[in-house]
Amino acid sequence: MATDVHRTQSSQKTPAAAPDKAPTGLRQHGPAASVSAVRVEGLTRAFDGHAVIDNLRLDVRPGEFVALLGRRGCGKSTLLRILAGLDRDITGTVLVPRRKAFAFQATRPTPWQKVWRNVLLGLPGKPERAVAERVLAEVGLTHRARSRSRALSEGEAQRASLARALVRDPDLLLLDEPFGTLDAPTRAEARRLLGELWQRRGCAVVLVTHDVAEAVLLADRVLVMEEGAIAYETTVEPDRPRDITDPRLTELRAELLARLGSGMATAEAA
Ligand SMILES: Nc1ncnc2c1ncn2[C@@H]1O[C@H](COP(=O)(O)OP(=O)(O)OP(=O)(O)O)[C@@H](O)[C@H]1O
Repeated sequence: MATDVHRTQSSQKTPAAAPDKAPTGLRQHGPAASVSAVRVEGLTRAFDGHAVIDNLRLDVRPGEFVALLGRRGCGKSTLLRILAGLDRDITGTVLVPRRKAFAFQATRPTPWQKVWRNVLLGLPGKPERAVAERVLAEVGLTHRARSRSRALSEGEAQRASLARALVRDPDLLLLDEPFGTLDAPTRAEARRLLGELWQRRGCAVVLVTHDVAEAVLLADRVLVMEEGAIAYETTVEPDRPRDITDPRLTELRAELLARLGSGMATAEAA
């Protein structure tokens, strides 16, 4: 798996290592790098002198599904943007796969264009429509391939966002509250789809969510972020498909909610 390395020792903006320089970081980390999809060490990101990410350490294994919970403003999106390579004004080391994709809530980047064209946006070369159609079929949007993006419902636009990420065939999929705007039934359906896609694709996933039930239903491991670092983590044991009424998940949700604090606004699965 080709790896990008972002490493700085100062807070100066520093570009990621050129692709052919990436092995420098891999050498430094030795064998551990080859068993991680993501390796973050000593990561700090400050805004206006305040460290939002503070000496954070994180490892994600290839193919692992990790959910990231935390109170509002604790730095989850900032971390995801750094993993996506969208923010490089950091100190510390970040190793991520070269092939990675990022999806936020449902977006329609060019609403006037047909859905299949939206899916191919930003891809190098001139990929054929069939490439978009294949991935639209995976997310159940075959019938919408030739619709204008603006005509999509919120749930459909969410699927199109996922298609736009998956068409990059990522080794790492970064999702920032992807289902935040969906109603409960559409959200449950989107969650089921994500679980299936992840099992089929085998890519590592980092999912930021406020929904504790979503985290325990989908993830191999749930992390809780506090004060700019990973303060707590737990492995989710039950086999898939998981049932939210499974007493082990009920216990885990209670544990996580307690950890997050009663004041946190969390969504729970319907
Ligand atoms: N570009 C920026 N300039 C200044 N401050 C920023 C910037 N981006 C984020 N912050 C600050 O960093 C902190 C963390 O923001 P971030 O969006 O990462 O939190 P979050 O955990 O994702 O929050 P939420 O759960 O509400 O989405 C916030 O206090 C935010 O105001």
